[in-house]
Order: sequence, then structure tokens, then C-alpha cells
Amino acid sequence: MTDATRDDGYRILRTRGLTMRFGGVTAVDNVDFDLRDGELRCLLGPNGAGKSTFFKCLTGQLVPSEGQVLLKEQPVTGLNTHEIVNMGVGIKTQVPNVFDGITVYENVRLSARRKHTARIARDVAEATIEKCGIRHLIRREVGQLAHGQRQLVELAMVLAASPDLILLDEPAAGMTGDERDRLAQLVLEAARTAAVIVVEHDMQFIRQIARFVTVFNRGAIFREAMIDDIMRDRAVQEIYLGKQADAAA
Ligand SMILES: Nc1ncnc2c1ncn2[C@@H]1O[C@H](COP(=O)(O)OP(=O)(O)OP(=O)(O)O)[C@@H](O)[C@H]1O
Repeated sequence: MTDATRDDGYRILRTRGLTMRFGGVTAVDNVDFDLRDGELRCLLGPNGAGKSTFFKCLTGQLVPSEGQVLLKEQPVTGLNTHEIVNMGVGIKTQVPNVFDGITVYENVRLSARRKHTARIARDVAEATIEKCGIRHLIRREVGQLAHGQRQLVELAMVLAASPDLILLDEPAAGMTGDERDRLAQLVLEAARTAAVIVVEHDMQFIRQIARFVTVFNRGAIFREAMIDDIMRDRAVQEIYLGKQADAAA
């Protein structure tokens, strides 16, 4: 990101008045969110705060009840996930979105083909598999892999399509410590060339990658600040503790 893009107010992603209701439950409540080009942002908040619902409104998995999502200044509200991916967005949802019956290599190569010619896609697939530390799995069928390994394959698929915005929902779920460290490195590396949003519960992972964070509570943005300030924020601690107390009751 250059100073010029910072100054001209360009945002790769914005929401305005974004609201999602399920019957009587308002899961996302009138959210105005802004993401600068090239920014890495983590979304935090206690269980039920609305992070996943917000994420799904960004990715086209849900159509919001009200409000707008603007991607690269274009309204995308109501577009489906495929259409959003075709606008240069890499999406990793909670459920791994991989082809189980084919190999790791084929999954990643097919993803690279979205963006590149056949010849270049082969090279990009090889390089991305190497970078993601899954070369030893290259000929394995994805359906045979452990959950954490599948998560890394899916991240490789996202990266191979060279997106300029990457949306990751709980990417560290089911990972071993080593896999999580690898993931953190990859997210930080990806953030050099793309804007990234990460929704995650795993605080060890968050501490490895987080800079500026958005904390959700009761469907709304509760705080936006640097991670160190958020960790020290008494009100943020209380909303997390409040949820733990609710769960224990
Ligand atoms: N499909 C749905 N139908 C009805 N209510 C839903 C649905 N999806 C989410 N909700 C409700 O919306 C609220 C926000 O849920 P959401 O999953 O977005 O929170 P979250 O912050 O992602 O929580 P977690 O961290 O536990 O994943 C909760 O009250 C949840 O029960």
C-alpha cells in the first residue's frame, strides 16, 4: 500500500449499514466496516458476536437483510460466492472447500487456472505447494488428509489464484502447533501483496499475526484498535468474560 492509496480514501472493502436478521435475532446490526488496500485485519469477539455471519455476508454465502457490501468500490450485495471469487477474492470458509477425490496438486493447479494459463498454472501450483509446506502430500488424494492438512491445501488453493483480497474464516481450526505456525507465516506473507481478513478464535494464532483488529459484540463493532491495546482493554475483557460466565451458568 502506498501513501497515495491511504490518502485518497480507497478502500478495497466497505460495508454500510450491513444488517443480517434470522427471524427475531439480529446477528449483524448496522455495521459500517472499512478495509484499506493491503491491510491485514483480524475479526475477534465472543461466541455469537456475529463474526461468522458478517463474514458470510462478505463472501456471498448470505444475502444481508439490509445495507451494502462494496468491493473495490462496486456494490456486490446479493452476488454469489462464485461471482465474488471472480472479482479477485480468495475465500476460505469454515468448511474446507476442496475436491476430495483428486490430488493435492490437482486441487491447487485447478485453482491457479482461474488466473493463469495452463503452463503458468502448473508452475504456480508447484511453487505454492512448496511455500505452504505440503510438498510431501502432493500426490495424495485430499479426501485422505487430516483436517489441518486440508486447511493448508485450501489455503494453497486460495493463494494460487493470486487474489487481491483474502477472506479466511477460522483457518487455524484443527491444526497442529507446527501447522498453525506455518499458517501464520503464510498469512503474513500473503498480506504483503493482498488485503486479508481473518476471523479466528485461536488466541495464540491471533497473537502471531494480528495488527489492527475489529472486535464484534452483539452483532455490532465494539472496538477497533491495535491488538496490544485490545488485549489491555478492560471492556473487551469483560465481554469475553461475560460470555464465559454465561456458558458456565
Ligand atoms: N442460520 C442461522 N439461523 C439462526 N440464527 C443464526 C444463524 N446463524 C447465526 N445465527 C445467530 O446469529 C448470532 C451470531 O452468530 P455468529 O455465528 O455469526 O457468531 P460468531 O461471532 O461467529 O460466533 P462463533 O465465534 O461462536 O462462531 C448468534 O446468536 C447465532 O445463534
